[in-house]
Amino acid sequence: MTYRTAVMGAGSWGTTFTKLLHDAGGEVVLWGRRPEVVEAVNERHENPDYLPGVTLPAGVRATLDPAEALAGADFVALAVPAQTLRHNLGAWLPLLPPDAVLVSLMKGVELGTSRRMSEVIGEVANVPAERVGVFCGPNLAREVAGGEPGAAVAACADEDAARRLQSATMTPYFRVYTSTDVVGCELGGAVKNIVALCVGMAVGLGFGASTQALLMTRGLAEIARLGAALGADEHTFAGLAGMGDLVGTCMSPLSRNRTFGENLGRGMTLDEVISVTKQTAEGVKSAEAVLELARKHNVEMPITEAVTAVLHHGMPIKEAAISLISRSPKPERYGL
Ligand SMILES: NC(=O)C1=CN([C@@H]2O[C@H](COP(=O)(O)OP(=O)(O)OC[C@H]3O[C@@H](n4cnc5c(N)ncnc54)[C@H](O)[C@@H]3O)[C@@H](O)[C@H]2O)C=CC1
Ligand SMILES: O=C(CO)COP(=O)(O)O
Repeated sequence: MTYRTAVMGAGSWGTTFTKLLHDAGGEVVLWGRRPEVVEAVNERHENPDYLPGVTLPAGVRATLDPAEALAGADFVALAVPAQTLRHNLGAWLPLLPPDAVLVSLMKGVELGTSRRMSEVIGEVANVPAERVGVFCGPNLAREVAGGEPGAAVAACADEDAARRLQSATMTPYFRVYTSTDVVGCELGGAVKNIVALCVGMAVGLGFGASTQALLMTRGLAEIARLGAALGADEHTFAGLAGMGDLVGTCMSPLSRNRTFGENLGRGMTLDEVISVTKQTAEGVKSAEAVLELARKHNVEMPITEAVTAVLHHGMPIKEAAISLISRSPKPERYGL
């Protein structure tokens, strides 16, 4: 069976996901909002702004027209920044095919509402959970676009829809697992960005593998704690969408979130870091939204709290580090 997918958003991940779908043998159209990006994809088979040096297959097609991208799509893959999704999807509503599964590729939580991306999609498009999917895992765009061996999770409350998404995205170099734990997959993807900001700060301060491992491990514990409170399956956090994505992102210099934190740790001001960050580092805005969610559910998230204090309340990084390491002594626990 050949599926048709509209990929909405021609940044680094939308473009890479388009290539993946094409390599998996599907029909795919990429929507981009900037004419020069669409033209470069169609004419030069490249997206120089987001994936310089990666040659896209000649069959990959981009358009500026959302109606052209969305017509007849089985899947609509949403790859815009988490904070603009509500607005973007609202504009595309009249064009959405009635039976399409709407798939979030995004790893963020909405500021102001603390809604996960699947919740925003369900609410804006007024579709049931069975028509909302999530695709996530340790997937650094440049590596996936380069055809390096990789894997991800296709999650949907409707197992059959997850299987269809799996079959639309499996290639000889990329393996996809299914899950019905949408909440767990989304939280793994969104909250690891906040941990990666923190690991980046530690790297920028000159701290080594021991400190980074501490942050990743306790970061995973706080992700699992929030997940448990929100009804996720704790096992999800041991998988690709949890530990996999956390480790991949926190260890990679390609990660925008880790790099953002690293620049801060090296002593750049927040404004300076923002001005050199050309792509979306979702954790920066999502940190506040995740903290809000944690407070609402009475969940302690000390790393998220420290990152939020540094990014949004002017706390010096060294002070945040001291606040984390000097927390009250306790037994080591994982989950709730
Ligand atoms: N880059 C990666 O390795 C991965 C990224 N993701 C997630 O994918 C989502 C998209 O990220 P990337 O493609 O990496 O970001 P990016 O920064 O490379 O591209 C962002 C895209 O969104 C567009 N955009 C920006 N503001 C917009 C607006 N107001 N309306 C519509 N479009 C707008 C940009 O033109 C660009 O095409 C994020 O949630 C990210 O966490 C997930 C897995 C891997
Ligand atoms: O989600 C990602 C890898 O799985 C990409 O991480 P960054 O957004 O930090 O680059």
